Amino acid sequence: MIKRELPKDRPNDFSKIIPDVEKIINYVKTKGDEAIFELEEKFDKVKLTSLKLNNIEELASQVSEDLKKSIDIIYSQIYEFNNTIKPPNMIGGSFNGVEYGVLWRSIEKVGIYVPGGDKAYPSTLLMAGVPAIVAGVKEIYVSSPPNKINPVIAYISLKLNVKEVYTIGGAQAIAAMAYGTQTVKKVDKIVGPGNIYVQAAKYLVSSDVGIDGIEGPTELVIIADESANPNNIILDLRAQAEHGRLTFLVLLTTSDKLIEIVTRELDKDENTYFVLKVNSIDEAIDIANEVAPEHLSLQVENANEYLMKVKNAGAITLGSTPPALIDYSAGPNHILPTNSWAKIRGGVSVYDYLKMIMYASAKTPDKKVIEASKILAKYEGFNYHADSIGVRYE
Ligand SMILES: NC(=O)c1ccc[n+]([C@@H]2O[C@H](COP(=O)([O-])OP(=O)(O)OC[C@H]3O[C@@H](n4cnc5c(N)ncnc54)[C@H](O)[C@@H]3O)[C@@H](O)[C@H]2O)c1
Ligand SMILES: N[C@H](CO)Cc1c[nH]c[nH+]1
Ligand SMILES: [Zn+2]
Repeated sequence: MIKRELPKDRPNDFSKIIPDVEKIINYVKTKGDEAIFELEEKFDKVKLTSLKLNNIEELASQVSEDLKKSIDIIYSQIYEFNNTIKPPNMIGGSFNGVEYGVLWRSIEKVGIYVPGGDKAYPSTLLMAGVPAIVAGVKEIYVSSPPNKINPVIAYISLKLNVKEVYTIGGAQAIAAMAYGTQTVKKVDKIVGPGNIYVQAAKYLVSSDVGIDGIEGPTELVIIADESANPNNIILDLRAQAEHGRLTFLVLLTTSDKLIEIVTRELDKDENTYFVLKVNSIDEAIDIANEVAPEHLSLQVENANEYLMKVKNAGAITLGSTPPALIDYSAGPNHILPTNSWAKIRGGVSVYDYLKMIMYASAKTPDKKVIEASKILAKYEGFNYHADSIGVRYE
């Protein structure tokens, strides 16, 4: 179906289900494994006997050579990208006689959620796991709905040296990794995309555990001019529509002809596509900056020029580059912020698994730095702060 105006609320908005998800989280928090067995039966329709995947090696051995080769290629591509952007420690900077620097240290225990309601997402395990390896994370745990755990997820888990794989989906998986249960390890940070229940759960547990932001049902905004290929645009929109009915799919274009072709083709689809005419590409960029979409595709002439005008987007593909290439093998991540979170953060990367520790050493700092500290500390009423500084540099 085609709509010609942007909606007030996005299809992937999860605010309405927060109370339901809160109940799931509290149940897991109080009853642990027992709650999870029950919730898995309710939501995934499986009677589990174990919450752990115990036959990883056997499952992994079923993966074809073709798939193994593809996984290896994609693994290297993501590894190289993250290794290139990995920040170095900075030791021994100084200003006004104060030495300082930063150390980047990896997070110790990470829980990766791999979605798997309608379809399995082994590619997401690569997207979340490889940057963790680049960062040096020692303990990686994985959770994914039981019905969609497959040999490729097992194979990638072995490649990532994952400690444990849990056969748990939805909000109950997030609660389990956030608080720990008899079976599930409590982690320091949860990373990974998922449906509205998964993201609402991440949002709710974020006061107790680190999260990587909100990465809910897929969003794609395409900006296109007369030079764009209508068939490519139809394919790109339908590609992201494959993620389900809650995807948010938008075309902003200056071309009436493009609107006509795309509308004729996509109006019959079950998903909703928002197709808007704009007066200029600059106007489209302004709208995209306000929407802050997960995927932004610039199918315009001089895409590089417009790239510089983008302020808010999870990831951008330029010209005829398909957004689906980022989903698989470009190197940049497909775990990307939705629901406007691209206004404050980007896609998952090595940075999500690192924390910056700053240090300072001041043997002979400039007098003015000491005086400034004492004056401000006293103004704040922190006299011992002022004294503890002053006494050392008299
Ligand atoms: N933004 C991103 O970076 C990104 C990346 C990949 C995928 N995605 C999105 O991830 C999503 C995957 O969704 P999915 O559903 O296939 O898998 P999922 O694993 O996210 O969700 C499945 C789980 O949802 C739970 N659930 C289902 N109905 C429920 C209900 N009524 N109440 C409580 N819990 C319920 C079940 O426990 C089930 O295990 C898609 O929307 C896709 O667009 C986003
Ligand atoms: N488009 C999704 C992110 O919104 C990622 C994905 C995984 N597999 C295929 N696509
Ligand atoms: Zn996709």
